[in-house]
Amino acid sequence: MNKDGIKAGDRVDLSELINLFDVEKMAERTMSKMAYEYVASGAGDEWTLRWNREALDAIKLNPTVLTDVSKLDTRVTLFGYELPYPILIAPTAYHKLMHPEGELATARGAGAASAVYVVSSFTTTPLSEIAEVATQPLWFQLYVRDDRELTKELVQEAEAHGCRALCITVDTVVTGIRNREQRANFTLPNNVLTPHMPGALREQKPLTWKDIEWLQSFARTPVLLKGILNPADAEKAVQSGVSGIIVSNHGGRNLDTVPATIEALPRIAEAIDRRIPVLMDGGIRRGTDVVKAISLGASAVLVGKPVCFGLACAGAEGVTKVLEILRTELELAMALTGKANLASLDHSVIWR
Ligand SMILES: Cc1cc2nc3c(=O)[nH]c(=O)nc-3n(C[C@H](O)[C@H](O)[C@H](O)COP(=O)(O)O)c2cc1C
Ligand SMILES: O=C(O)C(=O)c1ccccc1
Repeated sequence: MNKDGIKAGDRVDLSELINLFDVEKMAERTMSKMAYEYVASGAGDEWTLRWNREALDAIKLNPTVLTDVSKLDTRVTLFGYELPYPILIAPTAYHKLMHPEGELATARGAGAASAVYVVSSFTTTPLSEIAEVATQPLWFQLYVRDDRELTKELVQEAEAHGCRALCITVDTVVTGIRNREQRANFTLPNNVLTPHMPGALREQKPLTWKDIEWLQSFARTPVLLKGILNPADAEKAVQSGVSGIIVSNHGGRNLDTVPATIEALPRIAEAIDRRIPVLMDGGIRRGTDVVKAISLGASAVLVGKPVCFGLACAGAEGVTKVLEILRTELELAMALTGKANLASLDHSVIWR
């Protein structure tokens, strides 16, 4: 129980949550200090964490009037599967820190909102149990472990449980310096386990392009690389044969002072030149942010922290609420920019 007399898992009044910033504020009241700091904090001096938001805010939109937006279409097809709208749940660790129902609540919330949920390697619930309650596709985020045989088994387990894509995180050779996390004495409670990642995230053994080839030699689902910021790496990704990339700076949590993802996105999109889908995450909080990301070359976006906060506020319903707020805002932003579908979101939507 914290100072407001609200404890983790208590119900909050969902009608008070009007936007994603409200969700964060409410979550801060319901979460333990340690859990809140773990989710909210960034690396180093948190420049990148702030830039993710500031760079999105600084972009102005260029609306077109008198176009027919009576039939809005937000669908996008990724790897043969049609999403009703281009927003996915980013992989985040330790959901039982945020809510006692953990990843089961996240999966239920994603299902109710018709969204793809990318399950973290550091899930605190076994994939088998998540798969049982999921009603929408799951993807799996992979941290490559020192033990390559165990890594292979994990990929095969994820595929056996129906995960439809594999996001290999490539920006976390080590985890970033997180001073707020250190000050809050972050430790995983004894009753919170990570069944697919026994042991802490230790320093990974070298993970190189050779390993990406190796992973693709047995993966039966599309492989995406998560954590690309550099156009030269984007080109290498295409050459390596992967099915997609995620432009990400890990939500500002790893290497501080790398640019905002929305700043990196246009260069990456140019390098990729539509050969494979480019997804993006980092700081997406408003429907207008989604419009900006798609206009600058993303096929879809992912949201991390807001989903954690929604989960902390109200379990599955909180997760659904976060996605529904963002989806509705996206629809309004498209209508008001005069663009009825995602294909018509291009550089002309950005004010220059
Ligand atoms: C609490 C938390 C845990 C995370 N855990 C993982 C993880 O296990 N694997 C991973 O690839 N990314 C992880 N990330 C990064 C997210 O997938 C994503 O890149 C980032 O949160 C997006 O930025 P946003 O939080 O501003 O939406 C985590 C992020 C947060 C906030
Ligand atoms: O916190 C993170 O961003 C992250 O990716 C992670 C997940 C589990 C263990 C350590 C770091």
